[in-house]
Amino acid sequence: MKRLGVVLAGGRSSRFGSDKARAMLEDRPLIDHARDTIAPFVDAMATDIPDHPAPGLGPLGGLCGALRHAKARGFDAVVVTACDIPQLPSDVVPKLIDAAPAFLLEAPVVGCWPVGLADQLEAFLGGEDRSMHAWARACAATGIASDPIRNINRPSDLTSAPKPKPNRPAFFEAIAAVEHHVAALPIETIALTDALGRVTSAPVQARLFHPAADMSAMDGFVLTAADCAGGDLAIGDPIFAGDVSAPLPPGTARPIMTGAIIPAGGATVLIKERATVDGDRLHITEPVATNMNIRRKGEDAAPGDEVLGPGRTISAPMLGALVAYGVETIDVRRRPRIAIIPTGDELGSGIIDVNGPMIAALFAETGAAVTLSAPVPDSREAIAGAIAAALATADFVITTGGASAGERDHIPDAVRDVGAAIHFHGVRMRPGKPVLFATTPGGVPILGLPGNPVAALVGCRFFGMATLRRLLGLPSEAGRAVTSAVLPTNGVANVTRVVAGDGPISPLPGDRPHMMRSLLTADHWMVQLSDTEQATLFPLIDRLG
Ligand SMILES: Nc1nc2c(c(=O)[nH]1)N[C@H]1C(S)=C(S)[C@@H](COP(=O)(O)OP(=O)(O)OC[C@H]3O[C@@H](n4cnc5c(N)ncnc54)[C@H](O)[C@@H]3O)O[C@H]1N2
Ligand code: MOO
Repeated sequence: MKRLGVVLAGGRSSRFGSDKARAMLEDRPLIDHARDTIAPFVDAMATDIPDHPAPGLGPLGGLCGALRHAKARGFDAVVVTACDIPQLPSDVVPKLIDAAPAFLLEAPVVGCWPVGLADQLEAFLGGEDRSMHAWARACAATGIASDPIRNINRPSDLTSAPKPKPNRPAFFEAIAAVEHHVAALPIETIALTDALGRVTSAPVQARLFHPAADMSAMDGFVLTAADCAGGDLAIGDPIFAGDVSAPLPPGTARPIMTGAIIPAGGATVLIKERATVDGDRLHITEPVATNMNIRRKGEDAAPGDEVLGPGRTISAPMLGALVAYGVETIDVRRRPRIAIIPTGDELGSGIIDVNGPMIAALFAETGAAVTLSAPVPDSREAIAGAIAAALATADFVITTGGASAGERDHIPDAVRDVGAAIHFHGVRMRPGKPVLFATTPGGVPILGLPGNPVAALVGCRFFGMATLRRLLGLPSEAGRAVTSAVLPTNGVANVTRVVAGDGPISPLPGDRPHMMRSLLTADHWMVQLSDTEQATLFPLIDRLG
């Protein structure tokens, strides 16, 4: 279900007296607040869509324009709000999406509408009653109840409006949002011998029989079925691996080496240690079972067998097996190109850039192609410029620093400046709270990591790796349920560094987001929600396996 988010900015602002969409609330235009209320739930955002079929038809003209615009671009539904609604309770958009076609009873302009309604709405707009409620009745839309919704009608509402509270997802919701917004990279065909660490994009089939023929599994003598019962056999010429030999006549046994092809007529291999040899004769004193010590052709793999699924990272053992099965080329996801941009005036003037090399190393271990820029100063233009330059080639752009609430924290503005939609800014977790996630109109993910090194690491370990998994077409990571020895009550997801062991697990000492020492001993992260001892354990490094 592909959804387009639309902020209606039309209307005559009659009570407002100026361009309402551009009016400032908390240092940001109203339209930006409105956009942030729906961006987390849609695949792309659009503004400035002309009303249809004509201007001046009220919000339904805007909705009709939005539906046609979305339909023409392959979306399934639109999520609509208005520029004078700077805040929505966090649960209403998911409710509207679930019930679509649906609208908010408290603010009928807010709704979710399937694009299939475009023609019906256009026809409806030819009638007398163009109210949202009449339209909702006509198309049997569901009215969703909510707490009162505040809208900004006059300039004085701007100052009396309570400060918009950010809509921060919970930890696992944020991972789900990342997974929803990132698509897999294109596929390329490469030589199997170059494929170490690459991720399959399609099932892989064996090309050859393995073993290629019936072969001896031991050094010994090959006998015919007739001679298995017993007898005194002539010893023929030995058969070595790679030899192609004539059929074996009854009354003759031939020495055969491990891996040599069983001649036609050969029924069993008697191992050398059990053989009674007397000069050029082999004495079979007691019956020998047939089918002993023979590797059968194709018993491991046959041409066409699906031996490996999509979304598998090629390890050395896998590469070996596929070589054995005659696979020469393989379809994999393109190697992700990841650009890392540390930001902060202080970097290079007294503060060492820890985050840049650390995040670069984290991705280098996954086999991604990583570019680490020199630190960028705390300037909105410089950061937007660096992100835009990175977007020219990167599949994934990561910034560090400048993500929280300080005067020099420009990441959210810089991300908007490059045209990206912010899906979340802030997650109900500690550390890593100010993390930001956005995608460009072309679908390139941008992850804004906080500056504190452990917050940056946690943000990258979870949201960066969730992004990488999606780029590579890998399944989501599943943690392991454990019991924590502590009970946090701070209302957020606590992500602590731990050493995994039997019994309840305790966070290591020195758990503050600037303290690195415990990273030298920790082997896992423990993710624990408040007020419960239940927790989920994840390895310190996601090896994508
Ligand atoms: N009033 C508020 N203050 C802060 C909040 C908040 O919500 N309201 N959030 C806090 C949290 S949580 C974190 S985490 C930090 C993150 O802030 P920023 O992302 O804006 O990061 P900076 O302010 O640029 O830097 C924070 C800290 O990290 C050091 N840093 C930055 N980059 C690097 C680097 N590449 N290598 C090493 N160290 C780095 C920087 O010097 C600062 O010490 O904000 C809290 N404040
Ligand atoms: O993410 Mo911040 O580290 O919570 O201090």
